[in-house]
Amino acid sequence: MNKVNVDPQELAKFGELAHRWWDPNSEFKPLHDINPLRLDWIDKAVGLSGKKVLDVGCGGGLLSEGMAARGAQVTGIDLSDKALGVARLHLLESQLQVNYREVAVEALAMEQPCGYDVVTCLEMLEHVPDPASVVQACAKLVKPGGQVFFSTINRNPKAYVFAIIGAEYLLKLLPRGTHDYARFLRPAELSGCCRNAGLEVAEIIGMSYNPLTKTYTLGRDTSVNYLLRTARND
Ligand SMILES: C[S@@+](CC[C@H](N)C(=O)[O-])C[C@H]1O[C@@H](n2cnc3c(N)ncnc32)[C@H](O)[C@@H]1O
Repeated sequence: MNKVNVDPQELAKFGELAHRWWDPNSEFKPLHDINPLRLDWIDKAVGLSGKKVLDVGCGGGLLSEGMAARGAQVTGIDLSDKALGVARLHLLESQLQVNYREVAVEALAMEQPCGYDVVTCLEMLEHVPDPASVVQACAKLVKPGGQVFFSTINRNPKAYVFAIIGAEYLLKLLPRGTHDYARFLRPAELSGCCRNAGLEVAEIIGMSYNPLTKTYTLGRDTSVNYLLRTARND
């Protein structure tokens, strides 16, 4: 790869808000709300305790800390220095251990091939110019047989209405401009990227928001938000 696979405007967006990352009533409320669900799902699949885990696009560290609290040895990487600053500061409060690094996933894949039992890359692919390159790097970083988890947003009219009009304009769950529809990925497209990278898709699960109960659930509906569980098949 000749240039870093990053959109500086995306990093700036997250950097500006980073100081509110751990406020459960801030712009990051949706991430706080979905964190227990995704943590349980990942833990059930891999048994996090004792595992060496890489969290790609870790931001302020919600998932990284959650996995560390369950006994994983976690490295979190991101390219937003502000988000990483907040993540490091929060460790003082939580007393957990996470190794945070500002490094591109593609560069880390050259440095530590097959370095991790588990790789997570959640709510990040829709913010990068070349998601396939991130998937390739994640596949290189996991050990043969190890599992890689992705989550992102589907691309179809319903996803546009729910994830952009609904979440950003009507319910105001997220700041306007958080998401760019063109960067949403259909499950078939992401599955194709995974297969090209040597990752076998083991499970695709949907995540839905109920505006009446204001709760998220995991289930069969992958039409808006969804998660993918894959395993390196060599
Ligand atoms: C919506 S946040 C998700 C944070 C975390 N993964 C979670 O789900 O709680 C997206 C994160 O991706 C990061 N990001 C965007 N482009 C990136 C890139 N090219 N490399 C690494 N991180 C990136 C942002 O800085 C931000 O922290």
